[in-house]
Amino acid sequence: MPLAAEPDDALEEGENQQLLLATKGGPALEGLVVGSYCHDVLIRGGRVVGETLGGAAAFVSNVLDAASPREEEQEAAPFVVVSKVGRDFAYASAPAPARRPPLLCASPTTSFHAQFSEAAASAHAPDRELRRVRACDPIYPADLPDRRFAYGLAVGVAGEVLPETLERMIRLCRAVLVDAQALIRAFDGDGAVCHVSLEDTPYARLLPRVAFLKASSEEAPYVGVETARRRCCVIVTEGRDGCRLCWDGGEARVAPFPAVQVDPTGAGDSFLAGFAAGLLWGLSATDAALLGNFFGAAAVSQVGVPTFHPKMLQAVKEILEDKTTKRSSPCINGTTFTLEKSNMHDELHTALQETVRLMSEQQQADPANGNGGDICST
Ligand SMILES: Nc1ncnc2c1ncn2[C@@H]1O[C@H](COP(=O)(O)OP(=O)(O)OP(=O)(O)O)[C@@H](O)[C@H]1O
Ligand SMILES: O[C@H]1[C@H](O)[C@@H](O)[C@H](O)[C@@H](O)[C@H]1O
Repeated sequence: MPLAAEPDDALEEGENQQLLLATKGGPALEGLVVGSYCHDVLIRGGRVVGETLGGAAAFVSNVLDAASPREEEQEAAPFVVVSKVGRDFAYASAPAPARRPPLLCASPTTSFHAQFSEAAASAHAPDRELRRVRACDPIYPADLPDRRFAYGLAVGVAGEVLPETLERMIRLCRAVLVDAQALIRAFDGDGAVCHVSLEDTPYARLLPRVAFLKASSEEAPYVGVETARRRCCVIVTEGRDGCRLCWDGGEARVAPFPAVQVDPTGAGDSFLAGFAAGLLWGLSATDAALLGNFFGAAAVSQVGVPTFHPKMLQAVKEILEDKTTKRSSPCINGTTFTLEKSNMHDELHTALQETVRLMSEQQQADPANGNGGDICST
């Protein structure tokens, strides 16, 4: 694993401009994912019921690798992950960190304890209490590569994406998508995750330069959707109810896909990556949110970072190839986005739903393709 850079965010405005003007190449439509991998310990009734690789970057990489369009000759989807872990990192050989290794720090890997409630989770009530028990170093602007990217995903879990780091992402990337959890999480003396109002953070002034801000329904009140939607497109995810998009002058609700939830961890991360992949395929934002809902539903059906069946991925790819305009002009490559539903939105939903149905039939026929346990019920 490469060693982390020393903190150094003192790039002058002029230097940043030069960086933008110099076309240092990189494959077309390359993405930049910023946020650390972490350890997740899942606890129910005082008992550890799972220990898994976590961190939004792990879930996001998994979905981007599975769903973003790529040229025949590209072995992996073109994106870079900037993540930090300590020497205690337990998942260096798991697919996501092995493919895109994190920076190694002297501090320990960020770790969360997720305490699952005994009561059945409702669609919007928090289904787990999160406590950060260890925190790795923040990601500094100097940790980001010195080149331009088509898109960036700011997906911190423990405050590691500093305001100056987000600002540098905005300078480097043509479009930046942000998970609100990277901006509004705070931690009490015991490490319990709480939220602060986005308006009271240094991130608020950056919102007009962000393309999409995703928040869960629990986070939405802290984001202040009515104010934020005047600055960028806000997506509120609503668990098993799907999601809604709100922008200045419009909004849309996007239907969910059926899932048997066994572990809600990573649903929002997988949603955001599915959404980004949809934009890369050339879908409008409201249509891309269908792909977000699809991968959010797939994430809750397995414990930890999910494994996708190759047949499912092939079916999704065929649907997207059939339904999307040619990827030479994807929305994410342009300066403006189409936000509204297209006239093939319902067809796309039906086709993806059919894939869910076929996969669950196949899973019932072959329980070896099972989900590896259930964290949500006793
Ligand atoms: N039980 C479910 N059934 C179907 N789809 C789901 C379910 N839970 C989540 N999803 C999908 O995943 C998306 C994100 O879920 P959710 O709103 O729970 O995000 P989150 O709270 O940010 O998740 P997390 O913090 O656990 O990553 C939803 O918008 C929905 O599309
Ligand atoms: O692995 C998970 C995941 O990335 C979640 O999105 C985040 O809410 C948790 O903090 C993290 O432990």
